[in-house]
This record gives sequence, C-alpha cells and structure tokens, in this order.
Amino acid sequence: MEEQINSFPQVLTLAGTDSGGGAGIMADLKTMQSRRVFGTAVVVAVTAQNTIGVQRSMMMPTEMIDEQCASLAADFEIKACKTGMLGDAVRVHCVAENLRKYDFGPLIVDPVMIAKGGAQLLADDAIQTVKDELLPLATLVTPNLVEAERFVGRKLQTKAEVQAAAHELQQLGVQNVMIKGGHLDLATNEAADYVLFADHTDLWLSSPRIKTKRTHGTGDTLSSCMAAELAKGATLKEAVYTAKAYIQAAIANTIQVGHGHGPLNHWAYADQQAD
Ligand SMILES: Nc1ncnc2c1ncn2[C@@H]1O[C@H](COP(=O)(O)OP(=O)(O)O)[C@@H](O)[C@H]1O
Ligand SMILES: Cc1ncc(COP(=O)(O)OP(=O)(O)O)c(N)n1
Repeated sequence: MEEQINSFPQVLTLAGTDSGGGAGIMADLKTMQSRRVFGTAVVVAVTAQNTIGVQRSMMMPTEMIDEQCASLAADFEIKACKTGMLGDAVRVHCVAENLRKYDFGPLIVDPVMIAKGGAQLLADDAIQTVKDELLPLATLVTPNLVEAERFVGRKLQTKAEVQAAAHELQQLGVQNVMIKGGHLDLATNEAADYVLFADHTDLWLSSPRIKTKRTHGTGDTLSSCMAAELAKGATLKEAVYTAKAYIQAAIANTIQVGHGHGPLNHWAYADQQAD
C-alpha cells in the first residue's frame, strides 16, 4: 500500500520562546498538541521569562529564521500558520518575506506587543512594518485592546469604538479582524471579543469573565487554537468558536504554577469533551 506522506495536519508558529512554558511558542505547541495537529516552530526570538515577567530577550539572526523556514518548506506540508512575538522591524520584515516565499497556508497574525508583566515584545517602530508588510498577508489579525489602540492611534473604550477600529484595520488589507476583549473594561462581567469577517458580517463572542490572574499566554493559545482548527479544515467562523470555548476552559480550570501571572490549563478543553 502506498504511504500517504504528510496526510496528518501540520501547523506552524513563527514566534518567540517562553522559558516559563506559559506563552509564546511553548503555549502554541501545547495548544496544537491538544487539538491533535502536528506543531512546528520557527524561533524568531528567545526570552528568559517566567510567570513574574520577562527578564531578557534576544532576537534570532535573520539567516537563522530563513533557514528554519527553508527546512520546514523542504519537508512538511504546513496547512496553517500563526505569528506571535516578532521583536523588531528587521524580524517582522524577515518573517513577512518568508511568508511570501513559501505557502504555509492561512496566516493568523497575533501582533504581540507587550507582555502582561509589562515587557515590550515589539519595538515601537516595528508597528508600522507589521501594518505594511504582515497585515496584507494575514487571513486574520488578533490584536488585544492595547494592540488595537496602538494600530489605530486612539483609545478604545466602548463596543462601538472597538467595532470602528476593526473596520479601520480591515481597510489596511487584512481580510478578517478579531479585537480581543481580555483588557476591555466594560464594567460588565463579560470577556467579549469582536470579530469582523471578510464578507463584512460580524459578531461579538462573549463569555463570563473569570476572576483570575492566571491568564499568561491567552492570546497565543487563542491564535494557535484557531490555526490548528483551520489546518483541520474548519471554516474561520468554526475555528473562532472552538478557540473561544478552548480558552474559556483553559482559564477556568486553573493550574497552580508559578508566583505571578500563571499559565493556562491546556488539558481542560479535551477533559471537558471527554466527560
Ligand atoms: N479573565 C478572563 N476571563 C475569560 N476570558 C478571558 C479573560 N481574559 C482574557 N480572556 C479571553 O482570552 C482571549 C485572549 O484575550 P486577551 O487577554 O485580550 O489577549 P492577550 O493575551 O493577547 O492580551 C480572549 O478570547 C479573551 O476574551
Ligand atoms: C515569547 C512570548 N510571546 C508572547 C507573549 C505574550 O503572550 P500573550 O498570549 O499575549 O500573554 P501575556 O504575555 O499577555 O500573558 C509572551 N509573554 N512571551
């Protein structure tokens, strides 16, 4: 019988590492594993990090980013990919070049700028490069509230303002936009994310806001879950719903790890499904 090479869904994250295991590439791979896709990774930056904060970060040489992408393209059939921490304008440009060169499937851009502990993970002058080079390649961009504010250059305090910002981002050439509401203080008990689709339909995804400081890696987990679902053939809308349910379970079922912003429970969603 003929062997079916590359029949198992493969997904790629191009991002930074987190030595603490809660965010970045580590969170991405844990999410992908638990969603039953094969996770691959291009390391763009390395951080010395724990749940308390980022102690140091270091950028990969661009030649090494190129080599990693070439290695994957030569062997794997990547069906979807995501970007996370890219560090600076040079790395953003390098990653965009590789994404133009190779077909790694639909791209989710998580425009990671600042970690929960306050560390800057993207240089200020790289935001324009993300807008110019990465957003036009993206199937979906997933800024949190602060990142969306940096993109549009104004405060976003109401749902109407969030919706207007998403429409503005779409005009930059990105097909679909999700503005995450983990940081949106609506004086309600909801965690509400706004999604604007390419066909101009939209929705608010709302879930009960969980009172916890153990939310390290929420953005990475959400975006890598969506990439995993896309790689398995889900529509973007299906992927968005699955990822929201996945993140809710991962935050709600706390695991006690570390002294600061603790990591998520990447087993919780599968455990829930098995019950
Ligand atoms: N305390 C919370 N309770 C429930 N959902 C949350 C909570 N914090 C964040 N989320 C959800 O986690 C996802 C990531 O959101 P957010 O924290 O805004 O992104 P980031 O990690 O990039 O800052 C979103 O779906 C958001 O609604
Ligand atoms: C290496 C690395 N990448 C991304 C982040 C930020 O991840 P995020 O999901 O936004 O989680 P928080 O930092 O907000 O907890 C990171 N910290 N490190």
